[in-house]
Amino acid sequence: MSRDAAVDAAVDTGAAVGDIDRSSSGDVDRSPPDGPLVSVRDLSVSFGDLEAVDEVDLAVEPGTLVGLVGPNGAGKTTVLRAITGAIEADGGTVRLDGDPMAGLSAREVARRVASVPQDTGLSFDFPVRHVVEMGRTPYLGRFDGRDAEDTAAVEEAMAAAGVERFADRSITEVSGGERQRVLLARALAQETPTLLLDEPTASLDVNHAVATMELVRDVVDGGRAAVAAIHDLDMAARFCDRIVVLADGRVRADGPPAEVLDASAVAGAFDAEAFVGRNPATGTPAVTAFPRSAVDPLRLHVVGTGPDAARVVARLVAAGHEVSLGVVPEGDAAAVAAADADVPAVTVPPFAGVDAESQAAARELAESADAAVVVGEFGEGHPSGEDHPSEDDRLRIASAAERVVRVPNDVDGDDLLAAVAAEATGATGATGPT
Ligand SMILES: Nc1ncnc2c1ncn2[C@@H]1O[C@H](COP(=O)(O)OP(=O)(O)OP(=O)(O)O)[C@@H](O)[C@H]1O
Repeated sequence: MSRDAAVDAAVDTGAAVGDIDRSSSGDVDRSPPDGPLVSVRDLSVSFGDLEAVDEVDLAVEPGTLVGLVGPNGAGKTTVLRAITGAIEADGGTVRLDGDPMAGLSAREVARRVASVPQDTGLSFDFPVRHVVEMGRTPYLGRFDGRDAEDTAAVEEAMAAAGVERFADRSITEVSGGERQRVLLARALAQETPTLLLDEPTASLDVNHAVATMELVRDVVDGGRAAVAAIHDLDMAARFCDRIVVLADGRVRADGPPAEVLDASAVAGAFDAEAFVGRNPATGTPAVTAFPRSAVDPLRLHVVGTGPDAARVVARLVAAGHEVSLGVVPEGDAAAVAAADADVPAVTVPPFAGVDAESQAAARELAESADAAVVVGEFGEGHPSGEDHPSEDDRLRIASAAERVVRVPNDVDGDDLLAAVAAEATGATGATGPT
């Protein structure tokens, strides 16, 4: 079902709450509901004259982890806070399990969504265990004490978030990252169908950041849903089913990471240049951002191999140039970068040398370019093993272009762009030794 269809289904049909039984004992039967667990329609929130969130639509199905990404001030936290009712919307509707939030009591909302806020605001001298126990509050009657079920939920949540070790310490005496995990434990203890997380890994070391995302992933794979505001785009791509890109309070893109996290979407939302490659370990999109360089786009043919040529390809693509590459051996770092960025490349089998046909193909690409960018220095001392195009081959290919820009292997990104831009205007394009 498309996002719009899902939102429509929830909003227009008043989609079923599902079969989540909320008895006063706090039992939660999590058979999957029919519609989205969260559906936000036309949500607008203003602070004075500032429109922080502008007509945002968002539907979150059971079993789905949605990453909310966008630059500082995009409205991510505001959307999350509107979903919990912590701030009042100026317009639009929020439904939780199909029911308009406006008709739900605070307790009912707290049984449907739990949040892990960015700003912890915990300054009381409570033991960690006590903070986690607060997650059970929505299930307690006025005079009820905690029962075995509450205790089990708290113990389970503390174990899952890895906070048992310091359960008896005061919340004021744990580190920022530990405190973040305590808040995650509190949210897990709340046993809601939906989790909202605002920068859940911001203060965590790499090990705990991955462990936290894996934990959220497990919770979601068990049939719940989560929305997480995340700055780390690679982490978002790795763990989320869907990415929603917010900028200036509006949804700019919504879809699977591989579709949404392309260079132009990232560039548009973050006002930066971006190269989107592939994380070799996870196969998910890996985003590298650069500051905007404001260069006029050119057609460029890169001649070079290895990580240095890969870097040159990435930087030129991110700057908006239309790039081609070759000849390179298949599997070479530059060939991989080119494939990730849909850059046409002439490749030859490793160790095969450059045959006449590939050389002609590369010359054709160079001929159609404004300039050939040759990575690495010609001349004595330049390594040219049998698996690389020889210096003669490289020269022959580059000379098909009207202009040649030579850049050293270790060229700085800004120098590279300056050299390329200078060449395009007819000035000398050589950087470094010639
Ligand atoms: N209580 C408030 N009063 C006034 N303005 C606010 C308030 N809360 C947020 N804003 C403003 O609303 C806009 C959206 O803020 P929000 O915190 O939702 O952004 P964000 O995407 O979460 O940003 P970040 O990535 O920096 O956490 C910002 O311009 C922010 O300054």
